[in-house]
Amino acid sequence: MVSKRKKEMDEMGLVTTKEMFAKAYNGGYAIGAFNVNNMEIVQGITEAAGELNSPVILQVSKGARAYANHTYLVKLVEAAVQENPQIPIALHLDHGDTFELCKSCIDGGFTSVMIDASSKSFEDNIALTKQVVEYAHAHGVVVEAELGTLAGVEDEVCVEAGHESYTRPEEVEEFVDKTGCDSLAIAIGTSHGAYKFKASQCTRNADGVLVPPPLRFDVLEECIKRLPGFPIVLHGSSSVPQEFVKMVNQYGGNMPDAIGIPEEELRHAAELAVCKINIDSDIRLAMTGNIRKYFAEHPDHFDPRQYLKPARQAVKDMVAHKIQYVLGSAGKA
Ligand SMILES: O=C(CO)COP(=O)(O)O
Ligand SMILES: O=C[C@H](O)COP(=O)(O)O
Ligand SMILES: [Zn+2]
Ligand SMILES: [Zn+2]
Repeated sequence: MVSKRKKEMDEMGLVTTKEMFAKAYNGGYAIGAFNVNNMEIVQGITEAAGELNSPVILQVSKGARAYANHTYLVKLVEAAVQENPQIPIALHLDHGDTFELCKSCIDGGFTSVMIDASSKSFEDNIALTKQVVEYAHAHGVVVEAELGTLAGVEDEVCVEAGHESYTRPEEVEEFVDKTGCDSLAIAIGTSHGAYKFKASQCTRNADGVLVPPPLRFDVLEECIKRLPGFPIVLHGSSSVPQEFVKMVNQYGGNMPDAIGIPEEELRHAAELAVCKINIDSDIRLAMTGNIRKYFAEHPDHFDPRQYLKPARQAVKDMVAHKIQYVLGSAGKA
């Protein structure tokens, strides 16, 4: 089993996150995990990573699979691997919610899966995670699990900002021991989407822009102490750059009080044990802002290549920025 699977992965040129994380942990940087939904997104991300010689994780959600189809996404990623042979690329399932979904991605060419059973009880989370780990490891695939819940929409469960539950550090050792998972996503105050915090949780700066509450580095440090050498993952880590929120709003959009996680905080987390940082919303925002701008400036154009070209370039620029100034993974291929 392992050898056949391993052979297929080798043929595709995809890698697991094992070695990437070990190097990132010791090197004080993190690998960007970017969500992919179509060709322009795959190209934008991997062109940036390729030019900057950075390892990268391309991740696919259940929704991405429903939108673009498993085979199309795998083949697009395969093409990206072929075009960028100099960098390690992993293909990861984001927020798998059942054993069957994880199995289907393991059987279907992914090198890494997340089983997110964080909305279940501690015991049920352990049981389901363990089941996925056993199948995944028998097929040469690694597993990310999660403890704690983020605010925002996650696993089709909507947790209102202010009602998230931070990871309990006293649970992490038992969880990792019993499940055998390869990395652990924790909740320290990051949140999914472009509206990460309620105004009532924030202060405002001189420009009237919301300033979010700081991440709980005390919780992270406590987890690190209990899991020395073990890779930690942060979800909900878009920074929602105000330049793009402004662009969206200037060209007909309406995204009031959209804010994200400050880049300095993510940079600090990457220097610690955080080895994987998940970014999706920033890519969406960069594409949408640029497409809106393009439409406003060229109302007579109707060829999708015309507006998808600057959108793809915006993805590339965004990812290049993250690699250089947030993740610290440039030149680490
Ligand atoms: O965590 C994510 C994907 O799993 C993405 O988070 P953002 O919504 O902050 O980009
Ligand atoms: O965490 C969720 C990711 O941003 C994926 O979002 P999605 O389920 O809308 O594809
Ligand atoms: Zn979750
Ligand atoms: Zn997530």
